Amino acid sequence: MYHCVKLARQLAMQKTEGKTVIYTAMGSEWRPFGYPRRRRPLSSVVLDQGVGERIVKDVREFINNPSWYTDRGIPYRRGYLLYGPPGCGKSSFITALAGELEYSICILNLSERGLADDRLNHLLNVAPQQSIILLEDVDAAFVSREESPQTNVAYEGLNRVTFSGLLNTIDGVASAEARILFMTTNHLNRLDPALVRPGRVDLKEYIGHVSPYQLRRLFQRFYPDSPVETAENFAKEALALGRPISAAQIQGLFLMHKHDPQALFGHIDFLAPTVAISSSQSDLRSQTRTL
Ligand SMILES: Nc1ncnc2c1ncn2[C@@H]1O[C@H](COP(=O)(O)OP(=O)(O)OP(=O)(O)O)[C@@H](O)[C@H]1O
Repeated sequence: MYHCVKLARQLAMQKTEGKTVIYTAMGSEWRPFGYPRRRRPLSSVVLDQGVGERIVKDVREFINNPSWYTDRGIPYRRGYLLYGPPGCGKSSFITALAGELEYSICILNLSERGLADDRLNHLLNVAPQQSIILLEDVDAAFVSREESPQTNVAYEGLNRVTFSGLLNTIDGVASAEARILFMTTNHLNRLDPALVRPGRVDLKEYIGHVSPYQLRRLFQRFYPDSPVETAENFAKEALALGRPISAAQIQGLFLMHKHDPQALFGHIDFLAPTVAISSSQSDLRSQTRTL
């Protein structure tokens, strides 16, 4: 009997070795979503200089120092918020981070119908060991109470997660092992300050449109045999468009010219306009900091 269990465990481990298991919520439990995916290397998600490194350093420090928390009676959890425009790498980075840490990832959408406070609370407390919990697009479920009192009331119905329910759940998440909670949003300014205060969100980072640094790195990663000057030229031409560009758009352009980097120079204007960065969004950059 013991051998059967051991064998089953070994087989299960072989199946997920080098892979990231993604869980989604089914009723009151977490179920693997699809087959485990091959780990995405962290280096394949190119964020602006220092951003990825800052997050990885913070998470590792957290995971490696449980006694710092227990000695001080502080719940052993850490909250992260990645904010910024769509297609710039928030979800990709978190998935790659999970792979890097050999963690799985539990994804929950708070706007999901039928997700009420008690279920949310239960799910966050029974998340598999060694997993990152990811609450995506938190702004879609909640907006600042000051900004829109009506919307908040609309969510206070049955079978909905209430704002206070979410806060209580985050505060109540307790675990002997590291509990890592990531939230993402496209609109930081729509979030209630109570949600993003330290203890709930300990580190927030802006993941924005591509910088010259990212343009060069993305080009070099995609076309490793091209000379450095070609990457420089690409960055210059893309920036000369004078539009905010997401990494997803860059990826799209590269995919159209997989084997011929020279050819893409004639099609850089494919990087169609995205929503212009509003002044409030650019203000957000300066808010990027450890709380
Ligand atoms: N910084 C990046 N480096 C490499 N690839 C990226 C980056 N950002 C986005 N991509 C690519 O673009 C696609 C969309 O990225 P992703 O879903 O991570 O964006 P997001 O910021 O989470 O968007 P949303 O806010 O819409 O959820 C993915 O295929 C991903 O590989």
